[in-house]
Amino acid sequence: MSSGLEATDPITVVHVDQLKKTYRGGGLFRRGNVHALSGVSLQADAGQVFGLLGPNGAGKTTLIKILLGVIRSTGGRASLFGLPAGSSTARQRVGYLPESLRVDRHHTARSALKYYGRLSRLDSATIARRSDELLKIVGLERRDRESVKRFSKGMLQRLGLAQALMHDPDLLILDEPTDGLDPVGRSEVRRVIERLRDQGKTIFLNSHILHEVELVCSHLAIMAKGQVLATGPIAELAGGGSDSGMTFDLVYRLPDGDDTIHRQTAEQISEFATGDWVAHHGNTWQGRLTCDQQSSIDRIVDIVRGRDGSLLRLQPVRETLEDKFMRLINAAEGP
Ligand SMILES: Nc1ncnc2c1ncn2[C@@H]1O[C@H](COP(=O)(O)OP(=O)(O)OP(=O)(O)O)[C@@H](O)[C@H]1O
Repeated sequence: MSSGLEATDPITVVHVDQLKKTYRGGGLFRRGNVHALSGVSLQADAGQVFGLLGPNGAGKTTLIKILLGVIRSTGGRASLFGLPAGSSTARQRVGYLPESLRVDRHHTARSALKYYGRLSRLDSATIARRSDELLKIVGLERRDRESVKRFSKGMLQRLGLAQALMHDPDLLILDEPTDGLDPVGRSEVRRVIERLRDQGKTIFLNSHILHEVELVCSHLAIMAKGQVLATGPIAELAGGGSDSGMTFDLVYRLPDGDDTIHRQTAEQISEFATGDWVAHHGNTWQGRLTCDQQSSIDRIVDIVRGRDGSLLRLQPVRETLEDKFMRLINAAEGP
């Protein structure tokens, strides 16, 4: 009998449904309540590197804290591996790297891992074996007996990743993993994340740096003001989705004539598109325009032809992830 679950079906690791969190303000009428999450829904499947991207105050840390069971939601649901987020069974399958993990300065990398392994109640043999494996994965195997006092921020962050992995969790939650690192440190941390992804770990990270997310994540949720503005595979989010319309560069030339006709033509075109006229030189006009449907582009072509004009260029412009991110954030945050 079929279980209904095909071998290729993705396994949902993080499932967040209409999640809400209001931090209560004090005083009469509860003035000062902060709606940190206002109905957030997203899903991360096994094997994904899922990025939560948004500006300061978007609600990213609040969401992570709920996933870890550090704070409770005020509405909606969050689960990990189908288990309620925050339950001890879910927590056992999660490794967490906080934004700035403080490793006691008297430690070496190896003694720090021993300490964290004991906190996870691992036996000595497992601690020794996992330490060997992890020091290699994070590229600290040759520096394992050195005092962490001499470690760069990037090395400390890689040690932090090793600590989060000691109990061999299936899901890693990373809070701003490359924040505050120099370019070398950032690329080393990214390489470790890629190695872990290749080993089949699911990674859920938050960041306010688009470039970092773009380099390492396969999937993304863009958040602002406690809401998810867009979510999906990065490759699909970049390049324009259905919400963004069709953007294209248009250059056309009209027959010599009076300027009023040229302006009327441009105005007529603008009725079918949003965007700006970038330049017009004599009877040649150039603009970057967005239409919400193909028929509007057809009308624009008809308008130019109807004036005996020539289309010199009609070229689609792919919206980059950065364009999309900025457009969504600006729309959410208002003027
Ligand atoms: N303990 C708290 N009490 C009251 N308000 C809070 C608390 N923690 C967070 N907030 C507010 O909730 C909103 C979301 O904060 P959160 O820290 O989750 O955002 P973030 O996206 O992680 O931002 P950042 O990148 O700055 O950490 C913000 O307006 C913040 O001021």
